[in-house]
Amino acid sequence: MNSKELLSAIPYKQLEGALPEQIQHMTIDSRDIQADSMFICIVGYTVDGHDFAQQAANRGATLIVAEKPMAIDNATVLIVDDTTRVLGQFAAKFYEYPSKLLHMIGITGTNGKTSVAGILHSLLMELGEKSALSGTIGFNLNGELHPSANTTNDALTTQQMIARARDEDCSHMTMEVSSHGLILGRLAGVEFDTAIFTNLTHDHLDFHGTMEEYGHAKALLFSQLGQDLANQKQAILNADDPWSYEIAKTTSHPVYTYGIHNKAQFQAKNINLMHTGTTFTLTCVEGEFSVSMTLLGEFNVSNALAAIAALYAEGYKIEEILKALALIAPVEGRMEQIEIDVPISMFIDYAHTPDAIEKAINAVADFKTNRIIFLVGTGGNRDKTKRPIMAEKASVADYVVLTTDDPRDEAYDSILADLQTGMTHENFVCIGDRKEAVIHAVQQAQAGDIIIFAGKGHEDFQIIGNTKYPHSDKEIAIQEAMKKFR
Ligand SMILES: CC(=O)N[C@H]1[C@@H](OP(=O)(O)OP(=O)(O)OC[C@H]2O[C@@H](n3ccc(=O)[nH]c3=O)[C@H](O)[C@@H]2O)O[C@H](CO)[C@@H](O)[C@@H]1O[C@H](C)C(=O)N[C@@H](C)C(=O)N[C@H](CCC(=O)O)C(=O)O
Ligand SMILES: Nc1ncnc2c1ncn2[C@@H]1O[C@H](COP(=O)(O)OP(=O)(O)OP(=O)(O)O)[C@@H](O)[C@H]1O
Repeated sequence: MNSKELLSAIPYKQLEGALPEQIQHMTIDSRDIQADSMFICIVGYTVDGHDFAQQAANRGATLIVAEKPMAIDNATVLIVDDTTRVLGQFAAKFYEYPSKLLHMIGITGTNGKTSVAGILHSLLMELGEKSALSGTIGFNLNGELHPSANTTNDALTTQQMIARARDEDCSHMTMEVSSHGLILGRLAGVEFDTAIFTNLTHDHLDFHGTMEEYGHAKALLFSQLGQDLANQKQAILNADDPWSYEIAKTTSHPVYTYGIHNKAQFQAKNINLMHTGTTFTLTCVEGEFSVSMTLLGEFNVSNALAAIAALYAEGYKIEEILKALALIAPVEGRMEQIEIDVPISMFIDYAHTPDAIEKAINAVADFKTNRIIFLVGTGGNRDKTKRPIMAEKASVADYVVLTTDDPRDEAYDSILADLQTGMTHENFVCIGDRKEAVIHAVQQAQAGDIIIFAGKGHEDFQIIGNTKYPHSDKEIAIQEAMKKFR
């Protein structure tokens, strides 16, 4: 792109040196320089990108975007007030505002983002659309999965993903929108058409400080729908969560509500939670419909309602949506049953917040015939205030295995000590090493028991210190169950 044109994306700047004619590549990582690269220095939590500016120039970057004057050999320096802020503006311009050409669906909330995004993506594919998805599980472009560092990636990666979806002729892109992503400006330049809110419960208070701040962060997605009512956009809100009423105030666009317990436009009743799937009656302005799906748990009824409301708001017929819903598979690692012929039932789940733990245990309560064994861990060096509440919620299970999730630099004993203060009964054990904990849970199980392995979901690694070690709850559980029962 012509660099003068690119620079027109930002109003106030100071240039030291001659502007290169073309910018062919844009990056925030000095290890990823190509010919005619623009390198944007980002002040990170770990290092300062400005320290890598000379390295980027040595590797061929011709334009360095920085927050302070710097003497850099062989490159021009563009000084701006805030590099993180201009990153989104440059990236959106460089990739020619790709989100305008797709139907963009953003999902935010403490729990359920991956589930709703996965359900929507699968429904869209069943409905014959070309669809892209980005979130915790990665970037899924028309069925092909690419890894990604964050639930909501930095502003440059975000624009790059949307541009790839546009170039592949996708009609839709569904994005999980984290509160970190909203606060840190990772969604700058993303024009959403549909914004969905799942719920707001205790998590990430190490970052947001209070629930109010956390709630305001989530609400940004809805205020960012803008004020242009000639542009058809919609907010999809959970009537069962009181925060929805605050969020509704942040947008002038039409609001569609969904719910189980409170009155909503898309309402589920007569819910039947089974081992093999779920049925319920959907009531909405089009009438009453019987719904059947393979997804498990009441929380997935709520997630499915959100997806149904979003597609209806976009113009799809209820009958078509429900036909597709009956066909889609559960989202990976979210109450995913391990398919193995043994006399116990085992589920892999991603619950790592108090509310999600409560919902995960409730999901199997209706069909339990014997004990529920619940294994749960929590991450090191992050929100510690949620730990005792997580254990308290886990206490609803008959036997609890307290362990770690990604311990990072924190000692097992420190994590376990916080967790166990919340237990309300004595039927539990603390085992810091997650592999040993999974083995223990299976060894404890008797015929008819249900085990839920919570907290790692789809993940195939564990972060201990700064290292990612291979780890799969599912593989360990299968191996152990085969040894014990066959
Ligand atoms: C705390 C945090 O948000 N960290 C994010 C941040 O990393 P960082 O600040 O440590 O980056 P850094 O290593 O200091 O690097 C700063 C700059 O120097 C550059 N650099 C660095 C080294 C080098 O040799 N050359 C170079 O140019 C880097 O490319 C970068 O531009 O920038 C990275 C790139 O964008 C992110 O991947 C990373 O997210 C980490 C993995 C993370 O765990 N983030 C969490 C807190 C997070 O954002 N979570 C949310 C919510 C998830 C949920 O709801 O559960 C999410 O959306 O993922
Ligand atoms: N609507 C919901 N309400 C409450 N709990 C839910 C809901 N949907 C899913 N859960 C529970 O939360 C866990 C995480 O679900 P999911 O991955 O969809 O949420 P998420 O918002 O993407 O989480 P994260 O941001 O941590 O990736 C699930 O494994 C399940 O136990």
